[in-house]
Amino acid sequence: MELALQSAHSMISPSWSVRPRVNAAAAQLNTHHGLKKGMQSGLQHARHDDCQRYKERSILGACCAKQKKGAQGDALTVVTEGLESDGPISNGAPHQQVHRDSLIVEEGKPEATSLLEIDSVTEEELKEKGLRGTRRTKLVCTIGPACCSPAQLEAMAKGGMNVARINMCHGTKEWHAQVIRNIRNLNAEKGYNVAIMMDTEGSEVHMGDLGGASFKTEDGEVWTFTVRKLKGPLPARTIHVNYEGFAEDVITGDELVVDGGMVRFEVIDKVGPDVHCRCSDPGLLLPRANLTFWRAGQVIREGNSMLPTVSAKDWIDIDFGIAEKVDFIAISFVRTAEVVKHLKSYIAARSPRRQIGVIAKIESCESLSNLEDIIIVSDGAMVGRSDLGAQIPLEQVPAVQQEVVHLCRELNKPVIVASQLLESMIEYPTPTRAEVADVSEIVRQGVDAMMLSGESAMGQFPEKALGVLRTVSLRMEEWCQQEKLVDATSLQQLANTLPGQISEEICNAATLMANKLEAEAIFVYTKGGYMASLLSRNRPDCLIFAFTDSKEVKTTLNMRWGLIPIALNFSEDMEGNLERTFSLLKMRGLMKGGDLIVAVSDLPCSNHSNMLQSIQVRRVP
Ligand SMILES: Nc1ncnc2c1ncn2[C@@H]1O[C@H](COP(=O)(O)OP(=O)(O)OP(=O)(O)O)[C@@H](O)[C@H]1O
Ligand SMILES: CC(=O)C(=O)O
Repeated sequence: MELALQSAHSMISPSWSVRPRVNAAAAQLNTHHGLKKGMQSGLQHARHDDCQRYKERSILGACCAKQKKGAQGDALTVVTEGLESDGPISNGAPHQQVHRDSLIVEEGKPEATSLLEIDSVTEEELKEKGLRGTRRTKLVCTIGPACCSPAQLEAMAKGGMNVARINMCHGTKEWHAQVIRNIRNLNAEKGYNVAIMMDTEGSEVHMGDLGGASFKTEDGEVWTFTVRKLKGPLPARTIHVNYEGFAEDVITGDELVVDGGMVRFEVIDKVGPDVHCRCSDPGLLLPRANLTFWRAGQVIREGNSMLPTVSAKDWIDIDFGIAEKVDFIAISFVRTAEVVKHLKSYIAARSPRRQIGVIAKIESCESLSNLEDIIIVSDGAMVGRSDLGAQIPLEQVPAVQQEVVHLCRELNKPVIVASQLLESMIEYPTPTRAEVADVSEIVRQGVDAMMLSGESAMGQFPEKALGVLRTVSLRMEEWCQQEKLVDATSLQQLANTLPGQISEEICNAATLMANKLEAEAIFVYTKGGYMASLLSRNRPDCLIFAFTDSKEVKTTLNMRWGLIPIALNFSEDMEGNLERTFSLLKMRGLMKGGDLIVAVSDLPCSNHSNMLQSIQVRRVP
């Protein structure tokens, strides 16, 4: 098999690179990161206008807060910044006020609820490990037969599962609905904050279900792959393929790769809808295993292009996800930005009051060609290494992974790295050293989340696998901090409107201040989560406590690196919010007097049409 892999890849001409950057600033940035640049082999295209957002602008120059020392290092400085709108700032220039910390009391305003809702597992971790020792990288677990009962799900939630993924390739709707109910019940009863991500099947070409059986193949055996819809048991060594164009697309000499290389066949003959293939790499054929077709060392890109990205089944599943109020929908085999936009407007029309994040799965050649466009319109991305590894040469997957992770961070989209993280733990209680090195590298790359697939869905040791992700993340994050491996100053400007730029500069400056002052945490008071996401993008040294009055936002922020989402009813009165937050966090044992925090907010101000944006540096009283 090793040999076959090498020969399949030896003829590859284009090396996959996903960056279509062309302008000088982008080139400068990319050089800075040591990333591969430039256009290659017609697989990329340039987008000058998008490069606008990459205007390099050092966040070092963005710090708008001037520090004034208060007595005994207490409240230092408050910088408030109005945005362009009516009144004194209508010329569009940001209006800045620097003044001493003062207590603003709004008379006659009912006291907001003192409830502060934080994921109970994170709360325990904060108490046990402290603000510095709490995990930043989020963990996604695929739910399957090995972890679907309420008790098993609870064990996973306690073990650090931030997002539960249900894969619509497997299981029935009733089964998925029950899993969703179980998770929601646990969240409500035990105070967990586990988000739910539904993953669509997509336009995967796959084998039939083999009647639920699996078959061992031998070297040189001839099998028939057919698009005929046969009734009853299939003849011996005959396999149904779900893609009707299959028999027309392949030619003699093509290679048929099962499950990314677990078994390989060579096409030797075609008779109408039947394709006869000789096994060249024997192995186990599993029900509904995916199929890719290779010619001269490259995947045949037309292989499934006749299949829609979102199939009829996917639309039914998406309706199910909307009805079940899932938090994210991951779309498999995304090829273009258009399909993401279409899905987002479909969801918005059917779920106008509740946002569902659309996660683009990057797992095909087409998704790499249109990568930047796809990520710009999506709410996040997933590097689906399993399918990706069946579509591009395996040795190119790590570089693509790193580029997708980096691009998502630049574009402020959460990114998940998925598949085969701890594959050996499906069977064994301990990972291989190579798997630990892979997971550590993913954490070092600054991914938002890592995902378990078979390890949690049908493995022997789902909790142990999750435990490995948790401990490896913690160790690597600690090391990155010690070694100062996260460079917050290298990110590019995202926004092209003044309000957006101000939010961004405030978050950049807050990160810089928190890092320099070695603050214990950054607080962000946010309605929709945008400023929280900008802070997370900067990967500060300290945790980010994101206070939001929306439970929905609280759950979706759970996918973001370093964010501790907390539901809190806050008011427009920043001072009041801070005072109340300090006392609630102290009461819960999560902060102590003297802790230094940097606070930012983007709260709307009802008496002005503008937002109140501010940075404060405070010591917990
Ligand atoms: N709901 C489920 N019911 C039964 N088995 C499941 C379920 N979800 C996952 N599995 C099992 O766990 C394995 C790994 O899960 P995973 O979601 O990664 O599937 P996959 O088939 O590799 O699909 P994808 O390419 O979308 O990741 C599956 O191949 C399947 O055997
Ligand atoms: C997760 C997934 O779909 C993949 O790795 O292909």
